[in-house]
Amino acid sequence: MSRPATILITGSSGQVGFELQRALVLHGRLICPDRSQFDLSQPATLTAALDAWQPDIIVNPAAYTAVDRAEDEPALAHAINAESVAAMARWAAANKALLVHYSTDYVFDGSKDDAWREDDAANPQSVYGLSKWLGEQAIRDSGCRHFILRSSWVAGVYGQNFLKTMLRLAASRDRLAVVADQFGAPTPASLLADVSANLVARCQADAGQPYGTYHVVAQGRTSWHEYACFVIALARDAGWPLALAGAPRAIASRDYPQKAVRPANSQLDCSKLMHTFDLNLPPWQDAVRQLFQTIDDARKP
Ligand SMILES: NC(=O)C1=CN([C@@H]2O[C@H](COP(=O)(O)OP(=O)(O)OC[C@H]3O[C@@H](n4cnc5c(N)ncnc54)[C@H](OP(=O)(O)O)[C@@H]3O)[C@@H](O)[C@H]2O)C=CC1
Ligand SMILES: Cc1cn([C@H]2C[C@H](O)[C@@H](COP(=O)(O)OP(=O)(O)O[C@H]3O[C@@H](C)C(=O)[C@@H](O)[C@H]3O)O2)c(=O)[nH]c1=O
Ligand SMILES: [Mg+2]
Repeated sequence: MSRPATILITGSSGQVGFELQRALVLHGRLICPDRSQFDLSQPATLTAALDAWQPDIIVNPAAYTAVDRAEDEPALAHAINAESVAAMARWAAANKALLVHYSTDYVFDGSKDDAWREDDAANPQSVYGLSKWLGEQAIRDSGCRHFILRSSWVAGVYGQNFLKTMLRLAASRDRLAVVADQFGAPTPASLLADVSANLVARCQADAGQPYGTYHVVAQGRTSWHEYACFVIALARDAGWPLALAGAPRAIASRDYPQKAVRPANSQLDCSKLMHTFDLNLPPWQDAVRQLFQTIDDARKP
């Protein structure tokens, strides 16, 4: 019998990292360092830790994800999202490890009319988007076996996200305005983790996989405003006491000034993933309903 794989999961305190600990537990011995043990703001320190742990698989959901704050801290965002990713990719290439990495709709400029495909030209409009794009490119340049899973609007039971923010604001405020001219799809952190585990299992069965970049989002298209309305309606139906009467107001992006520019069209075409691996991705409404159910259940005594 062969020994179990050693799987390093970075960012295990984040939304996706938390779910990965569940999804990958059957696939190997998990090493889940926190940032004091594996600090992506210090790219030069990572190789020594990797040499000590000798992971067969590096799964890297750790990232600098504060999109507006990144505009003021570009060096830190680049260290975490690009330079450290480059260091992990070089180590993976030299040590024949598999690297599973995550990227974002924010690598695109949002100008396309229909959904973005994996090989469409990136044109990031924010520091966060650029840092994630440079991280992707470093992986491709390293020559390591890799999957880059590009997703959007990730929400999990664990961690911070738009869905939870909407529930919190609807509970505490009688007014809420949400942008209605940015389109995309919410994606559960658990879905990303389950797809990751599926790909890892395939690699363990047969190392000759169609590695590369894949889009992974829940299916369909919505706006942040429609998404907010949907979540708040679920909370109202479940009897949550809300300060907000009715639905949030629809506004334009120019009426919600933010430091970083967000893409107008974030829709990601997932047909490459679905066809290559024969996987089914759920409609965003089903995914969000299930996520809300879990959050609602957790509130009940
Ligand atoms: N959230 C989203 O909407 C989307 C996310 N993605 C991508 O998916 C991946 C996972 O995102 P998500 O789970 O939402 O992210 P979170 O923001 O929930 O978690 C980020 C994780 O990274 C860790 N981290 C941050 N800085 C460092 C550091 N210097 N050293 C080590 N660890 C660090 C955090 O640790 P700590 O707890 O110590 O801060 C945390 O565990 C990321 O690559 C992100 O770019 C893609 C599309 C959408
Ligand atoms: C809280 C709030 C947000 N908004 C808008 C701002 C923004 O355009 C949109 C979503 O808000 P967020 O703060 O979640 O946006 P943001 O942090 O940019 O979300 C992004 O995070 C990174 C990590 C990603 O990779 C992306 O896929 C995406 O999920 O809603 C309102 O219109 N009204 C509100 O009250
Ligand atoms: Mg955010």
